[in-house]
Amino acid sequence: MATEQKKTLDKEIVIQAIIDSFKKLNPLTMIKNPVMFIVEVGTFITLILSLAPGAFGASTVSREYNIAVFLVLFFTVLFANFAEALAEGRGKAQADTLRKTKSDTIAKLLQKDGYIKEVSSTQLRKGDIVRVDAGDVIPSDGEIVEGLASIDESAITGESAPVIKEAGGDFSSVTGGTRVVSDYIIIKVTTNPGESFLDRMISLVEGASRQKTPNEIALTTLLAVLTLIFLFVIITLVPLATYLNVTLDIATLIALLVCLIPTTIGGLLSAIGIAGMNRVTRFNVLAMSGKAVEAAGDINTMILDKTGTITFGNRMAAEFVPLDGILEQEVTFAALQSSVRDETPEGRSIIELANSLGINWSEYEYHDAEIIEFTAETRMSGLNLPDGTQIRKGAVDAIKKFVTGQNGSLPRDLEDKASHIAKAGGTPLAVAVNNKVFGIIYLKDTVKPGLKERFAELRAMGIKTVMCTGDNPLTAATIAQEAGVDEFIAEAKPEDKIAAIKREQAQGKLVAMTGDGTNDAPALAQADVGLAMNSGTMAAKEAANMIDLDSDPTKLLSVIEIGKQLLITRGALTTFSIANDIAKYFAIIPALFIMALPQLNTLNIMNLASPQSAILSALIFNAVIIPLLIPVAMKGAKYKPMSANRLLSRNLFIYGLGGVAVPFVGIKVIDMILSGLL
Ligand SMILES: Nc1ncnc2c1ncn2[C@@H]1O[C@H](COP(=O)(O)OP(=O)(O)OP(=O)(O)O)[C@@H](O)[C@H]1O
Ligand SMILES: [K+]
Ligand SMILES: [Mg+2]
Repeated sequence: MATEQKKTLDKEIVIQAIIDSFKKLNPLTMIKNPVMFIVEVGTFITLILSLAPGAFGASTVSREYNIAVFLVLFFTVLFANFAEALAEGRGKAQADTLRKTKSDTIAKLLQKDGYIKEVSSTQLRKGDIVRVDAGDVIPSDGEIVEGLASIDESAITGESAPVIKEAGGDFSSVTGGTRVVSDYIIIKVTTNPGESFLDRMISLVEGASRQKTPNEIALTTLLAVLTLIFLFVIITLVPLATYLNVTLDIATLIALLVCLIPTTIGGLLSAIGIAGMNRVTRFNVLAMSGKAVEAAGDINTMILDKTGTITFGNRMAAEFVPLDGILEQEVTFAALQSSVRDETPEGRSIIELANSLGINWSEYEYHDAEIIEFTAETRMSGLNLPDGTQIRKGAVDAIKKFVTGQNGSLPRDLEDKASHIAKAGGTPLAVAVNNKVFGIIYLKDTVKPGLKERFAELRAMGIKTVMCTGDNPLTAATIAQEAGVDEFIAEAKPEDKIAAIKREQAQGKLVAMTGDGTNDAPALAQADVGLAMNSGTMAAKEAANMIDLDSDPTKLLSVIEIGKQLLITRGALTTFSIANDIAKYFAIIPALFIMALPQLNTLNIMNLASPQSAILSALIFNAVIIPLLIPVAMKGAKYKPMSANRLLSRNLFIYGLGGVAVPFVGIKVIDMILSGLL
């Protein structure tokens, strides 16, 4: 059933691509591809010659020959257009599926007076507050400001298991077009109509916003220069031929030119780029630019944050550990007090644990307390009571500074008890009341499965992995060991993450960063490849140049492979295209001059039937090689993890040698068929 559906889809894509190949004949479109534009100009001239053979002066060739050259040239252009249209078609089909999820929905807009007004989702603006109940489609991208709900994101991720999203922390962003399955949430709209995540995703997969990468521009320029050189060579042939008393016919000169200019790579170049982007999307990764995908192919260092990227990130309070001389109830109460207004998931898990231990309290008692919100800079949170009591929880070293800053002393067992938790991979949060440390909160998190194997693969490719975390060195060491990263940096503030990236970049390395938190956003922007987890915050997703819809940090490995494959495919087909010329020289040059210079017959090693059939055979080969190589352009050249140098020499060998040999065989076979037919 599924394959049946795919087949009809493929058929539709092919039919559409054929139609688009003709639409792309528009010279204004063609001029963006200088190589194929020259072929189109040649097609036009030979069309005139087919209608009026004497249009540009006396001619020695038959009308049929002119028509044959015209037809082959016309198909050469169509084949190149078809390659590009086919690559675009796959993306368009994906975009259509996405568009279906983008129907207008009714939004429950919360007004200033507290009443709900129903409006169309297209009327929502940045900053609007909306209520979304179970069963409702989320009307716009937003940040949850209140509540917790399970959300079905299958419309964008294809993953059917609902995910939990909640206010505060790193899991607070929601995407328009997804559906709330249980509970309700209040969201603050973060995008205006037309700029949403889904809109961007549609225009990305459709290729509407596709821009040529710097590499592509460089190659296009190189190909254009080569084309100019060959044009010049062909023009200088004319006086030479006159001197030798040979008449070179215009159709033949055009055929020769088209055979020599790099039409194979010129025709397939943009298809290679588009297909590479499509492959990335098929892995459920949204790449904002082709440049990012290409950069991924050359990555040397990968930096990952810990919580939410290497671990699941649902750090939950598991235990309250009192220090010597403190009652368990005392730590529990202080931990609870420090968290009454802490909206982070960590904070709320502390309240839950305290409640489950039967602590009696009322939120009302804290309404005039001063809230100290958690920040990645201070790594602490808590509150100041009206009587001046300061209650804090946070990273152990941060609390130590807080306490010693008020002339407090550090209990002896603090270090031991904290490191016990850290060595188990947990995060210890110390709790202090004024200048006295009461105890430790044990936050538990789990490492995502399967990371070790994939990091080992990265190592085999020569890519270094570095975990960069705000957590303490002991916890970091345990998690780094468990996940199998090469290095780690602990107690990193947001600017330390950027510094780590800049350090690598200063050594000439290309750096990829994966992260999910608001504190990761600057680093994601600094990295050459920034991959944000879809589970993460809007800030992270906006700063990144790629988003993994499955929130799997090792997905970068697949993107790296696709990037490498893209670069290899482009290089391989360029080599092949240029190597092809050798055989064409041997096919065409003797054919041109044989009449005047019989000595050249020794060059006619291909022993082709007649000069005209030799030229047509070379031209036909030049045309059909484009569709024959479409599968390579779409799927990418074979890639095996090995060093870049070995890979390069291997490909030069295969595609260089193949590029020299294949056309000798191909042209000979076409010549035999042609002379048989005529
Ligand atoms: N709600 C909170 N209140 C007080 N301290 C906290 C809170 N949440 C985290 N911390 C402490 O602050 C440290 C830094 O947290 P932050 O979220 O910046 O980094 P992280 O998420 O642990 O690291 P990563 O960069 O790997 O995601 C944590 O390791 C923890 O010790
Ligand atoms: K060519
Ligand atoms: Mg984080």
